[in-house]
Amino acid sequence: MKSAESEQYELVIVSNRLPVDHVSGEGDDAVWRTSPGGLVAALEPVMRERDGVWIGWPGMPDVHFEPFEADGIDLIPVPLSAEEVEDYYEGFSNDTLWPLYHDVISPPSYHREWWEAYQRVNRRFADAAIEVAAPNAIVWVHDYQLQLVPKMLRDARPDLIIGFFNHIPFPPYGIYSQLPWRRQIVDGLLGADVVGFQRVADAGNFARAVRRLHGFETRGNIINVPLEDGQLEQTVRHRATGRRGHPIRTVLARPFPISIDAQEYQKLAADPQIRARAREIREELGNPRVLMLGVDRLDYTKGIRHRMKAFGELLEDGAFTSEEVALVQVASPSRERVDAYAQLRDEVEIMVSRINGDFSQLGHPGIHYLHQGYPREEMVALYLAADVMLVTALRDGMNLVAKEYVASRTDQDGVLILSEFAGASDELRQALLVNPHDIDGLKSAIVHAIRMPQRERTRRMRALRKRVLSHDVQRWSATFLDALTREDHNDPANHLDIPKRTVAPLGYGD
Ligand SMILES: O=P(O)(O)OC[C@H]1O[C@H](O[C@H]2O[C@H](CO)[C@@H](O)[C@H](O)[C@H]2O)[C@H](O)[C@@H](O)[C@@H]1O
Ligand SMILES: O=c1ccn([C@@H]2O[C@H](COP(=O)(O)OP(=O)(O)O)[C@@H](O)[C@H]2O)c(=O)[nH]1
Repeated sequence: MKSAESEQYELVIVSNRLPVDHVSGEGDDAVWRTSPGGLVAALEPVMRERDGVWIGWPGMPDVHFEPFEADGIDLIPVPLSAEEVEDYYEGFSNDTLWPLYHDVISPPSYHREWWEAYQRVNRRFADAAIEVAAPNAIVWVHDYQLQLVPKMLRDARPDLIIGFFNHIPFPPYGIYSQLPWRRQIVDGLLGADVVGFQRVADAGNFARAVRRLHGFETRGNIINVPLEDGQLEQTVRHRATGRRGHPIRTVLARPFPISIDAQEYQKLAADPQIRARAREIREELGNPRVLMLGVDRLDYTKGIRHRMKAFGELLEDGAFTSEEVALVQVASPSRERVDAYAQLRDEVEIMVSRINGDFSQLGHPGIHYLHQGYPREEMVALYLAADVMLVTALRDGMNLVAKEYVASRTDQDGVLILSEFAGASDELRQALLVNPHDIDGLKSAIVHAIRMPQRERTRRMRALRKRVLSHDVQRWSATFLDALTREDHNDPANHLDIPKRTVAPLGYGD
């Protein structure tokens, strides 16, 4: 248990961002509210049960906040200077690692000063965790911004149980090997006892990177990391003897596909006010025969241009008019100071103007483009209003929007068009799966969705809902923590809970 003097915790969550929004006030008068993301919903009960704390950046540069509590969760803010936001967050995290890990859709930039900042900030997060973790505590580190933290923790505190979950893809070695600091990152991750990924292919890509860079033995999901002199006595968990008779520790690297708080989405979908808002949305749009919806951060990984191209060509072909079919595209502002994002915004907005200029009818623009972020209630109203949900990511770790759409459709209706390059496609097999690079294929899927008979829609949606409702984010966190605290990595309980037919897009898992 936490003791007041020592402020030590049994469970420490570490992520780049704290799960809170700053509501008002400054310094000690600052007021915070937890952001209603799935991760908070999943971890909140576990944190209460195990006496937990969350460490992360409060989202503003150059401000120092003391540890505080929001909605019953203990939070420890890690400060970042304006320069560190530029070099560690916008630079190395979002202009080096993000494009590299998403199939180099946009060219990654490699700058040594960004790498310096990444190391320095990772050290700050690790130190914050080391300070508050009780002996033998669990530390669960999240995402690509903090890949060096597991090794920093292990070196300083071999007593800790260390987990890491990567929310974004892990690229094939042919791409990963571009990274000038590829060894250091792999070594950072190997500091964990369990390294979790979204997809089977991501875990495979990581194991291959370890083999290519270090030549370590791997067996299925298990990586044998040789123990060096001096590490032997300190290593208390997962010690074994390798095939060549040398002492090793094992690291479990396997998929744990993340999910959503499905019950919460069902509840919101049943709310009479939200249902009324859904009807109102359709009316405001002029009651189109078909309403199609896209919801994404304005990110080049999301394939927003590809879906607009397909939609524009269908208008041009006369497949339907802008009065019959409306597309609402929510593109919430994201990472706006990174050049590739600013450029994408220009490209998308030029495209929207061209398509609307060419094909709008008075009172019926083809594309309703919203460069805004919306609260969860409005998202659910949009999901309920939409006949067709378009998720056309060129690469995406999971894509929670796809799962939220399914969980919200308590009426068993609506068609999900889903890119095979999004992690969600491993589980949501009854969606209309598409390759977003194939514009003709995407157009056919849109026409198929629009014409799909009610019975087929219900059959597909029922199967999708079964998967999302039974595999929610609470189950995800429980599965991860079970694997992390299990004595033996060879335990058959470390089985994979992903449909067997899963096939990663060609070229990804090689
Ligand atoms: O913190 P930001 O830079 O504003 O970015 C927002 C988050 O984007 C990424 O989300 C990923 O995680 C989702 C949940 O696992 C997954 O569904 C999605 O496919 C990923 O792209 C990022 O990983 C987070 O760290 C960011 O906070
Ligand atoms: O205006 C918006 C746009 C998006 N979202 C939420 O942002 C998350 C996006 O997660 P996803 O995994 O789809 O993509 P990411 O942005 O994490 O890459 C989902 O929970 C959306 O409901 C939101 O609340 N308001």
